[in-house]
Amino acid sequence: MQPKPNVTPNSDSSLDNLVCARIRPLAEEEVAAGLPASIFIRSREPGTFDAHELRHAVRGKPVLRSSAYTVDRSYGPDISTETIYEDAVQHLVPWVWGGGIGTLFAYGQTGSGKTFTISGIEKLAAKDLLEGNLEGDRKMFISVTEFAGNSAFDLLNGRRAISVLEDAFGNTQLAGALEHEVKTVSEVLAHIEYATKFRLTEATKRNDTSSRSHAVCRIRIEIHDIPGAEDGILYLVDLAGSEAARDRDTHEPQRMKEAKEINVSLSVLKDCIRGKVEADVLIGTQTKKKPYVPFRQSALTKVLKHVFDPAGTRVCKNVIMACVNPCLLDISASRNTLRYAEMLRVFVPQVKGVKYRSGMPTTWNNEQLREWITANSGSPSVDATVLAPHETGAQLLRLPAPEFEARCMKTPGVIHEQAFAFRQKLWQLHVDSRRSKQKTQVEEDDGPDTVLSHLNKFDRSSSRELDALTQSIPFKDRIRPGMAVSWTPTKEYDMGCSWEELNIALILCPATAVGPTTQDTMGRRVDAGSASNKMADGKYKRYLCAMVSPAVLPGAFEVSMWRYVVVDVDDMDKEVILEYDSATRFYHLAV
Ligand SMILES: Nc1ncnc2c1ncn2[C@@H]1O[C@H](COP(=O)(O)OP(=O)(O)OP(=O)(O)O)[C@@H](O)[C@H]1O
Repeated sequence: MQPKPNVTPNSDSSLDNLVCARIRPLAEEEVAAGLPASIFIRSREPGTFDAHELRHAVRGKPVLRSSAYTVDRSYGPDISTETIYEDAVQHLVPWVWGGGIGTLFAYGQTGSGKTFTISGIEKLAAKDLLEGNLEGDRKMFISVTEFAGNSAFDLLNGRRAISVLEDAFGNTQLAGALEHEVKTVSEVLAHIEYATKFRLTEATKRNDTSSRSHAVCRIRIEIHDIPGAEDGILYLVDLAGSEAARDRDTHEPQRMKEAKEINVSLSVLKDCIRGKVEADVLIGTQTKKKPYVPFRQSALTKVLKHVFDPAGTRVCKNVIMACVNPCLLDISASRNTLRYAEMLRVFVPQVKGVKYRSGMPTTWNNEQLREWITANSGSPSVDATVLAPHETGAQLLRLPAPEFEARCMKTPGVIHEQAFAFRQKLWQLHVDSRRSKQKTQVEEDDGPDTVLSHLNKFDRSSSRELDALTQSIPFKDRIRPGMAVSWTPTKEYDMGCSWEELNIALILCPATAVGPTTQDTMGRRVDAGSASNKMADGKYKRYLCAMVSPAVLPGAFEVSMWRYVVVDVDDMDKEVILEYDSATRFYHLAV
């Protein structure tokens, strides 16, 4: 029989959301009881399964009903955890090491092999993270928590109850949960073993409820060699599953309530995974559609806020491992598992013949991207073969910031500030290219490839002169309102607020152009000394300027429009270009 036609011919499942399914071998007791397998793999990639079920007809003989399910990859009973790790999960390791967020979800009915799969993968990932050949100065921390209904427990602290709270900045905090620094693989394994034992002991005490809760192992990578880099996070999630058919008659009111809560949280999880992947897929397209991500609706998804928050700018990679027991007795639960897995697949609409546009990074292939990197990354220019060995423009935009900056800094002479500013420049171009179609429809050979070249004359977001020819004139001969300059503060203005020894001021007008009541930031009259404000050539000597100071975001600036300084032309060093980022509402230095 043919698989269900849920794959449209010209669409592909998102590579950032890999949906796999693993069939475990029949257990010894199942073989001894003469129970046959009822789920078989038809193809490995895409993974197609055939499920056969015996249905009792009202009259006559039982009939065999068959159905097919398709996921991205399938693994049979003879495939080892090592092979599955290498094939489907290992790519998350360098991703999180570089500052990305990666999540592995294992889902399936009781006894289908979730814990077996997750614990095997935890060991292999820990080995790669701590003993692999990954570069960089990083620290690794582990925490393991369990979620049952709306309660949360710390499995590394005697299963102590903890609270899921949201702080003033909207970040989810697990109040009371411990996080342990780990330096060796054996330390990681000891923590995991402790957590697993605790979960199992409690499970036995509470009438085998191990699969009635979700367990989340979080490995956080602190990045020390890139200033201001966000942490990489790897979540390994052992989800609560549906129960096996043979357990169904043991349902009591408490178990029914648990089952309901689990169904709700799994349904919310499905909507969150799909919503976030759809949102990520839409990056780079012109669509205004905003997928709904209901991550606040369950404790589990609230804790995984990093993964699902649609307002988050970080692209996340997910791997979903649906675990299946092939035994005929469990066919109903197995089919539910595979149906759920199918629903988690998100298809990327194929865009026909993307036309290259110089100001739109999402339309660049690798060659065009490399050319742009070489021409626009400042001095020395970033080695494009290291920054983008095979990525397209859209793929480079999705690279985690620390990984992007680390790759830039592999070019000798490129320091962090340049790498940071260069990434800002690429993103600024991307944001501007999306702002309106009109701005992107600029002919390729329409002047220099700057942000400004894609804006119309009334849409200024940069302090750069509109007329590129003026660049050849010394800046002191073309001082104008709105020009940003770096300057050396005189003693009276030395307030110790320089950024990397760079003081910036935004020119407003000649100091004599204001009335006698205007005072500078130190309380002095701005027009004092006005008599000497004109030089022999008629140019002004002193200008009223607005202070530009570092913002809370690293490398960003704020313009304090009403904090004046009076700057003498002799104290101005050079013109600097400030570009406004409407997303953060801060200014950045252009490369
Ligand atoms: N791929 C496999 N190869 C060999 N044995 C397996 C495999 N998968 C699972 N098992 C075995 O099947 C049994 C059940 O597996 P496991 O405990 O991982 O299931 P589970 O889905 O986590 O169950 P629960 O939700 O009840 O905790 C274990 O004894 C485990 O060793």
